[in-house]
Amino acid sequence: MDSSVESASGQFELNEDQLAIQDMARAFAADRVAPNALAWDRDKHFPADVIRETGPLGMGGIYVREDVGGSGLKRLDAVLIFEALSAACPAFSAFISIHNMGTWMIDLFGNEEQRQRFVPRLTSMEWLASYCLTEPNSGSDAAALKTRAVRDGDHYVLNGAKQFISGAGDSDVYVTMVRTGEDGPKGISALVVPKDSPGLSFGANEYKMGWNMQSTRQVIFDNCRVPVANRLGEEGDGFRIAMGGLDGGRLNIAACSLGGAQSALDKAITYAAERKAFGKAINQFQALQFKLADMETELSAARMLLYTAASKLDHKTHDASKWSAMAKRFVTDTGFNVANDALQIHGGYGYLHDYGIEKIVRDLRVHQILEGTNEIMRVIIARHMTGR
Ligand SMILES: CC(C)(COP(=O)(O)OP(=O)(O)OC[C@H]1O[C@@H](n2cnc3c(N)ncnc32)[C@H](O)[C@@H]1OP(=O)(O)O)[C@@H](O)C(=O)NCCC(=O)NCCSC(=O)C1=CCCCC1
Repeated sequence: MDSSVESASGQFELNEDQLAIQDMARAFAADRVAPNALAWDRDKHFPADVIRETGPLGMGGIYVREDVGGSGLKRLDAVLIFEALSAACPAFSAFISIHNMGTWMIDLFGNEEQRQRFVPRLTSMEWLASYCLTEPNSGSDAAALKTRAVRDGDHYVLNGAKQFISGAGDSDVYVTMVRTGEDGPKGISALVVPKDSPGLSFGANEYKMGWNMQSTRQVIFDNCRVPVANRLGEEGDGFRIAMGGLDGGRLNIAACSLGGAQSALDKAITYAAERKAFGKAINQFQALQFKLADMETELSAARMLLYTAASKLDHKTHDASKWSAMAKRFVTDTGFNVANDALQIHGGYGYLHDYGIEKIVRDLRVHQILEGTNEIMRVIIARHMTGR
């Protein structure tokens, strides 16, 4: 039977550099993440030390320019890394993705002074980054955000709150979308808010279904003062910057689903070969063989779509946002279904924490909701198809 290593690389003809990147991420995941992932989930422990170990390996700014410490790699390379890390823990991988989103946004949209001030300490992972768009009363309708930033000399004064922020309280910088002008997308600006900003605080850690190794809190601005020098681009550029970050973030999240689901499928293949019922291994029953065949087929199709979408973003094609949305929608739905089927194949054991399957299902469920719900992905795809 194919191993996931052979099938993942054979289908898309990865080059030697890409295979080496994949090997490096797989080795780190197996050595530093997999042995701890269940305990981090159970104890709700944020492993900042292990996260920071990925900096020297080049994972702090995977597709960030090299002059500020980035690895200067492609989106497809990043997808390979997030897929590999997710085989050990999708939530760990997702946090590295969030950090990369924030770091890339400052690298791309920041001025030279901002790039030099923030990015080297983010690519090295001395600092960690979070992304703040969603608010208590605006999620899918992101342009309705209300957190207000009012100019006061060379500072903005922020009031409002961000909701469901991954890494809140643990991260050192918060790339935050605020309203500096009119209602709607054109009144939004992007600010880099350092953790020690006066007037910044964090809510209680949310009790969640999955993603337990990273904190999820409100980020609260109470007359929070942020230098105007921390604004990315001009006033009014924030929505475009936020959406640009999400085009790549959605690919990364899809990769997290893919890696988690592949790991669940690999576990199911092993379990089905070992578990006996009615006198033979359960993988000898056609009902189970058909299920495995469908899981393999659907995951392979998901991988092809994701790698193609990443390649489109690398080449900045006019339809890259649509492909990113298609990949996010399809891969996260497929990944969840495959992981859930893998749990079913494990029977009652799949429901036990120690088998590691139920954690994958719990972690992957949220990927169908965050970074834009899969319903919003359909809106984006259809708008591209219909000219709106
Ligand atoms: C797609 C969407 C529903 C669109 O909205 P509207 O209709 O209000 O805006 P519309 O009229 O489409 O556009 C306004 C301007 O914006 C430009 N632009 C749009 N996309 C892009 C893009 N991809 N790149 C560049 N510019 C873009 C657009 O051209 C327009 O500018 P223009 O007027 O032409 O000058 C958008 O709101 C969205 O997507 N929601 C999901 C939010 C959502 O995804 N959260 C996720 C929060 S983060 C999250 O969940 C995380 C979880 C864990 C980890 C980290 C993050």
